[in-house]
Amino acid sequence: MALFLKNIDLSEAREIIKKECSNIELKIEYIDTRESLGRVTAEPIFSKISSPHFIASAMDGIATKFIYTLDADINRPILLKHGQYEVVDTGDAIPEGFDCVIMVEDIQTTDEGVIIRKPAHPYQNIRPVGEDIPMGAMILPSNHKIRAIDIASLLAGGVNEVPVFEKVRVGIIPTGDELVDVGVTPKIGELIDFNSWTFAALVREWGGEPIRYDIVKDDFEKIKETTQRALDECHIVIVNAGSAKGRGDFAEDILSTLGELKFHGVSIKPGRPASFSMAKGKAIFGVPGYPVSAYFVMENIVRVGFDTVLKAKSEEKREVEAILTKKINSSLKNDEFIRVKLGKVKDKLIASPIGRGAGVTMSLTTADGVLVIDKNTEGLEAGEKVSVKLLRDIKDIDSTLVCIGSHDVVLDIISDMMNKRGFNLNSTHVGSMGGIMALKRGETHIAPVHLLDEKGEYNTSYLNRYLGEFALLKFIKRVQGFMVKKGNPLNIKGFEDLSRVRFVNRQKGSGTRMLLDYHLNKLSINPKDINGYEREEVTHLNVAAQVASGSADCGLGVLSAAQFMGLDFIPVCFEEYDIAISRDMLNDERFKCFLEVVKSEEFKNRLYEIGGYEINSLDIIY
Ligand SMILES: Nc1nc2c(c(=O)[nH]1)N[C@H]1C(S)=C(S)[C@@H](COP(=O)(O)OP(=O)(O)OC[C@H]3O[C@@H](n4cnc5c(N)ncnc54)[C@H](O)[C@@H]3O)O[C@H]1N2
Ligand code: MOO
Repeated sequence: MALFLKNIDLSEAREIIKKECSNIELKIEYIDTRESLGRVTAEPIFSKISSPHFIASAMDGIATKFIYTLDADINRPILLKHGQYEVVDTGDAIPEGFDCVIMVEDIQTTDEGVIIRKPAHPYQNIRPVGEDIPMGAMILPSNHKIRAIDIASLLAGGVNEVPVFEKVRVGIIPTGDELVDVGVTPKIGELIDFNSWTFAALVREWGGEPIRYDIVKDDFEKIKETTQRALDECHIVIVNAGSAKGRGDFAEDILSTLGELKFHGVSIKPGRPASFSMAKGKAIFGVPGYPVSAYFVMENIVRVGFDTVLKAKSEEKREVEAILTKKINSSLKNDEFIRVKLGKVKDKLIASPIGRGAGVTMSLTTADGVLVIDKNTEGLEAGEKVSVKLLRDIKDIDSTLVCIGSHDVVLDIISDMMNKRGFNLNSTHVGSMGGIMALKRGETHIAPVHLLDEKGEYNTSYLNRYLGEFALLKFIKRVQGFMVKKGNPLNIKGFEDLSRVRFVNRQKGSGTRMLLDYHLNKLSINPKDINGYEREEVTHLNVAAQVASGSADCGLGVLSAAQFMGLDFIPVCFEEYDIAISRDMLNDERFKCFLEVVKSEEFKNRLYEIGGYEINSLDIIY
């Protein structure tokens, strides 16, 4: 087993990579200019012809000699006879002997010729040779990444072939006994290799050529063999997974056997076990297996090597300033990458941190940006200004309705339907009380809530107590019930039965938890008597997943989640799931779009298809 990890700073790791990778040479190739987008020039490129390469008219009109026009005046029009001028259009070559162009708007055509009322200047409305690009001028310098507009200048300058560096070839080796290929149904303990395809997509985004090798088992000799082949075929090789210290973790051994290990361990989180070595004049990176760790290592470490080899910078993500909604603790050991959702609330960009798990790929898919907590900082306070690297277009964020509160699958339907209308719904699931508090702090536009009070009434008493001023959309009624294994083998019928099974609960502050507590209280059942009362999941689907996997016998939740996971469902009651709204949003385009969606026939039909829902009055109460 490899000796573990002496962490170095990210900045030090980058410097080492830059120094080592600067010696990796790329061949020069000549390619068709029309196909050169994103490629990097290997030499300065000079024009072969002038553009335009003849004297051309800049306007539609007539070409003439300026001396014929000298005496023209508004009160003393002059007639230019046939032969003293010629009709030209924009871009036409100026006929021999003429030296100016008068626009068609400034002439009057008669049978004898044209009448003009103003003298012309020499070379007026004429484009001289090389006005755009003179022959021999430098169009692009070396190490320039060719953009769309550059292709115009190159072709106009007669450059039909450009010398560019060959694409940086990046070999990607997925390793692990548990991995199976895309398309194979994974058995228990198996996992689809998706990292390698994400790496390939990233390499393409950077402008490189990915070469993905077949999955290699956790076998030192086999990984070594594939890595050697990749070193012959590529400039950079990535050995994915096996970077920590488990059985079958060979990354460090491979990197040090085949080459000279430069580091193993960088003080970043996630991504700590990243490693780097040089072998046969090529770079090998050991990238951790956890998908989120892998992504950050690719973006912050491997990319530095890629850019150095390419001698050009791949596009940096834009940074924006935002206000942090929640306190985040962080250890002093590592720079920590925090995924956040962003939203524009009352002209302020608000950043809400989301899941920190290194295995939660969806946290990157749903994140709008990433902020970094420096290793010298213990954490960040709520309300602090932070700099966020965008993972999405800022325009998308401006058109996003921010929704924080209780989770329901109908939010996904609304999100999909709003997307089709050019808006987005960004929902974070923190339970009903969490939503109300976010609304109070001005961090969300809307908050879905379903809170039952002691009198058996929904929502309004809580909003009165915590918000004072609010608007509430009476949204839907949904059936809540027990989610149990198919056939209800433990015969669960009511709350009384919970004390004899393994239960899985929702988090404190969630409406479903309050519903449970309301009924337990009514029936004088002590929560302590329920095995699993303390076991918390944050969405209906997560609860259903626990029952489906067999790790719990029963959970309380909505019908749709039970159906989705193939579970049986024992209805308990209908509850009122409403939308609390910040009052200043009532006339906002984003909220109007939300209303349009929920009032549509399509939405009704989609709810009906899932089952277990009724649409409430859709009135907004104050
Ligand atoms: N005892 C310790 N265990 C771990 C430590 C530690 O310090 N001590 N470090 C943890 C950290 S931090 C990370 S990060 C991971 C690194 O894991 P490995 O690089 O060794 O990778 P594996 O253990 O093989 O896999 C981790 C995880 O990722 C999944 N995986 C792997 N390859 C792929 C792929 N191509 N596509 C999708 N998913 C993949 C794999 O199945 C595992 O679930 O180690 C911690 N452990
Ligand atoms: O470093 Mo690991 O990458 O924290 O999850």
